[in-house]
Amino acid sequence: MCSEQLRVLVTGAAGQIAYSLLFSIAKGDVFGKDQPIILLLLDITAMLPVLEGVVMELQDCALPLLRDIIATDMEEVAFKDLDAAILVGSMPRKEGMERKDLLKANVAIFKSQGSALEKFSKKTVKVLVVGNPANTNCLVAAKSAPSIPKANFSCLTRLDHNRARSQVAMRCGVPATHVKNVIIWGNHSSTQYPDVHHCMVNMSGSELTCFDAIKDEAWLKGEFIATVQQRGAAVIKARKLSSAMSAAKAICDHMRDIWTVNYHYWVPDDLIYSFPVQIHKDKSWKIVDGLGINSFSQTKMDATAAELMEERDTALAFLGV
Ligand SMILES: NC(=O)C1=CN([C@@H]2O[C@H](COP(=O)(O)OP(=O)(O)OC[C@H]3O[C@@H](n4cnc5c(N)ncnc54)[C@H](O)[C@@H]3O)[C@@H](O)[C@H]2O)C=CC1
Ligand SMILES: O=C([O-])CC(=O)C(=O)O
Repeated sequence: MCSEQLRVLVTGAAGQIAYSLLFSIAKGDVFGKDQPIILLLLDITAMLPVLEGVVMELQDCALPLLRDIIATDMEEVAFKDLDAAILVGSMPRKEGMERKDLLKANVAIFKSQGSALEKFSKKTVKVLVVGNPANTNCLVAAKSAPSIPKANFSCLTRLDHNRARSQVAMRCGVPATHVKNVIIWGNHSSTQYPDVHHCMVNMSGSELTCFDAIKDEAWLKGEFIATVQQRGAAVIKARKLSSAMSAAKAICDHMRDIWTVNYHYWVPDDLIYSFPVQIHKDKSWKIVDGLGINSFSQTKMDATAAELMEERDTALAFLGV
């Protein structure tokens, strides 16, 4: 049994993603089956009565690793001495909106919470930004916490990764675990580029390139990309609510991989852009470089970077910096 308890914050803890997420974290799916944790749960004041119900349910799960639950509407309480921060709390989009339409409503939250990380959390805290637009909110949080290394900040594009992997797997008739090295470049938005040029598929024991396994280049370069780019919108259209169960699963995959040193996302100088990376045993990480990029990929990678630069400039203008 690990002796030190980890202090783990989830914001937006009374919301729908948190409702799917908290049980997985509390039962050890993310930080390890022998790692005791203290959950810190932040939401706005008006949601405290709902949050109290979530706390009661967590207590009623009688989980051995969950040593304490601190539910609050105060940043100075929620961000104190954190080891990990999962920043979900913010407004979700509705049908017909792009995620960047949420900038005005959400970006101030991440400035305030970045400052709270700076003031109250451990300098080693690992921060995962989920609230949309996730890349730009993450950039704002990182800028607001200058004494915490930028490499400790990442945003959630793992859901896009999981979606892409699953689309390929379904097309090939294999489990998702038989599909590897799918890459999501850029923004968690409809300009993101799901790239299968380095993807391998295990078909009946043989490793094939994704293009050889699927044998339909037009699908891979057209419908596949559009499906992954538009998947969040398709779920909203169907459910009238944005993805929550799959978002929670992706958060667990992302944070667990950071914790167990398998995978990470790169933070370039002044953008939060999704890249493939390798993580080393000492928790340092390195971009996977030397990948061949053809002109099809380059055009798509440039388009999503251009959108991120525009979002960054809009966000900073909203914040008056
Ligand atoms: N990056 C990704 O892959 C994904 C991101 N999202 C985003 O995650 C966010 C949350 O989604 P849901 O849980 O479905 O929304 P929700 O509306 O069900 O829950 C959000 C919660 O955040 C709380 N909140 C608002 N402002 C807050 C603040 N300043 N501090 C703490 N809590 C605050 C709300 O009171 C609410 O309880 C949205 O921005 C959504 O677009 C959703 C799915 C995937
Ligand atoms: O689409 C949305 O607004 C929610 C989200 O980020 C996703 O499902 O990928």
